[in-house]
Amino acid sequence: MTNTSRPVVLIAEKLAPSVLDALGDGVEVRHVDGTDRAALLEAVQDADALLVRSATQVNAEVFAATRKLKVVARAGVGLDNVEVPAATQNGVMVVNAPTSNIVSAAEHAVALLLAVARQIPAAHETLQNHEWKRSKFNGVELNGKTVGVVGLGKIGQLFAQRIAAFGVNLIAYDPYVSAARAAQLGIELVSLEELLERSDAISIHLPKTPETKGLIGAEQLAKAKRGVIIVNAARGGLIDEEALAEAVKEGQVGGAGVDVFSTEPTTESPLFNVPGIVVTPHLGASTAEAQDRAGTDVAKSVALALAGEFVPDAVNVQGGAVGEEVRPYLPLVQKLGTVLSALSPKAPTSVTVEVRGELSNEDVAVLPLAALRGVFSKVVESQVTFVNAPQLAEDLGVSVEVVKETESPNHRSLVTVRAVAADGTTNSVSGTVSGIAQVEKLVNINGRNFDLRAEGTVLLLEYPDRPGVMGTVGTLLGEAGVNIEAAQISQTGDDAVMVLRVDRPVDTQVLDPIGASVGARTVRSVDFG
Ligand SMILES: NC(=O)c1ccc[n+]([C@@H]2O[C@H](COP(=O)([O-])OP(=O)(O)OC[C@H]3O[C@@H](n4cnc5c(N)ncnc54)[C@H](O)[C@@H]3O)[C@@H](O)[C@H]2O)c1
Ligand SMILES: O=C(O)[C@H](O)COP(=O)(O)O
Repeated sequence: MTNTSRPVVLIAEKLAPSVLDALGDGVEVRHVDGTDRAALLEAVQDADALLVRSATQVNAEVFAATRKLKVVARAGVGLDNVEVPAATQNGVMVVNAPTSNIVSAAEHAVALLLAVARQIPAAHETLQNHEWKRSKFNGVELNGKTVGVVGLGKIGQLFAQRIAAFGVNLIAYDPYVSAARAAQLGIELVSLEELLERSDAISIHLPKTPETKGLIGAEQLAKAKRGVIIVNAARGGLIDEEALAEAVKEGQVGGAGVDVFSTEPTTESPLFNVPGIVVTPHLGASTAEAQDRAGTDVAKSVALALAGEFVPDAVNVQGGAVGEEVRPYLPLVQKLGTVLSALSPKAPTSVTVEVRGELSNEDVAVLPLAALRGVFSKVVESQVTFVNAPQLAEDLGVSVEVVKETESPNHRSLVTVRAVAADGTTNSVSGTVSGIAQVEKLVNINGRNFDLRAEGTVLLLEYPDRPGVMGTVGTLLGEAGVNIEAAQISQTGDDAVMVLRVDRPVDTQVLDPIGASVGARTVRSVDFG
């Protein structure tokens, strides 16, 4: 029997079996062929998470078909098949596994280069045909040659380190890498033009972006050193396929190793059946190790995303990496925002997150996102996530800032979230994470001190102070079957604020008469879930 209460994880491509173990029993796993558009659009409707590789196009049409999708996980590196801005607009987190297959991809590029240089596939084929043709296959040595790397990122660097062992000179083109970093790696940074002119072999390791698409065309190939070997194990479309095939046929390019194609899957390409061109069907990441890593990495990210937690590999969440010290404050700060949304349910004009004490030494850029998730919880109907919180703030005209103070007289670290409403009213709520057990506490609401665990349901009553109010409230709650777990009162002059933590959510039909019976000016209920 299907347990419908478990989140649905939709797997749209073949992933390593390890992904199922890593996902565990807490989710319901469903499968669909991501290249079958109609089936994907139907299946994604009920999905909480969607897992893909490079063959499933996850675009605005897919997001429009979803009802509760929280995360798209790409079990690999390249994200050119996922429309990240559309995901962000829909509050859907996008994660990838950025290091899972980089070694495999680099090794595949090396393999392609050697296969082309020594014509291994063609020589293999002759023997399969029972022909002994030694004189037909005269290769080239790599030793002493210049190898150009286009895109000196993670895979480009791994490729460079590996090919260096063949005694080559390394040059690279990557306008986003500093010459100092390249020098550390023993690589000379040059312009694309110079790389083309000097290289005996070129390996491409770029992401596919509007800037890199078609970077190498007929013009660039014509400028290259005659007889150059070109390897592309990055993405189809970075090199013009017609132009490359022509250049190999003419001898301008000595040979090419190609793993990726502008259209995939494909059984037709100008690059097929051209002597000197070695092709593989997008196998760069197809190793047991890379697939295991990709599967387990994304499964971990999916579990975090489904739990509403911060995901380190998310690509569309502002705030960067979240340190160990900051992590426990994420749920607390969201709760502070939730209290503010109970105090003033309309969107504020500004939100300030003030961080005091030890925490102020950390990178806390992610905390405003957590605060906004709480602040907007009653303002918008759609889910508010780490992903779409900044966009919602912009759409609603809410300015957001972080203030840091090293001084914190009463707590090791203290976070205050302050919201200013359109009419100028300001509400503020402070909290801390206390002790080894990391208990989340509310310690101040609008200048009044409390010390209350931030969990379950909390009721806030503002009323004219007089004897007996606590008794009346307790009795009426008791009659409604609600148990008080903790209670605190803050008095100033004739005014008092009572904060109660109770054992269950209390609806307005119960709460409003209680407020009326004690003459409360405001009665609020905050559910921390
Ligand atoms: N064949 C496969 O199976 C396989 C496997 C993994 C990754 N890939 C592809 O390899 C790509 C690179 O992966 P990575 O992990 O090295 O990424 P990365 O982000 O670490 O590196 C990409 C590098 O390209 C550079 N770059 C970006 N735009 C550029 C431009 N216009 N000109 C020159 N350099 C530019 C960046 O500065 C960066 O250094 C992925 O995007 C993916 O498409 C293919
Ligand atoms: O970008 C990647 O990770 C590689 O191209 C691998 O893609 P794949 O998961 O479809 O093999």
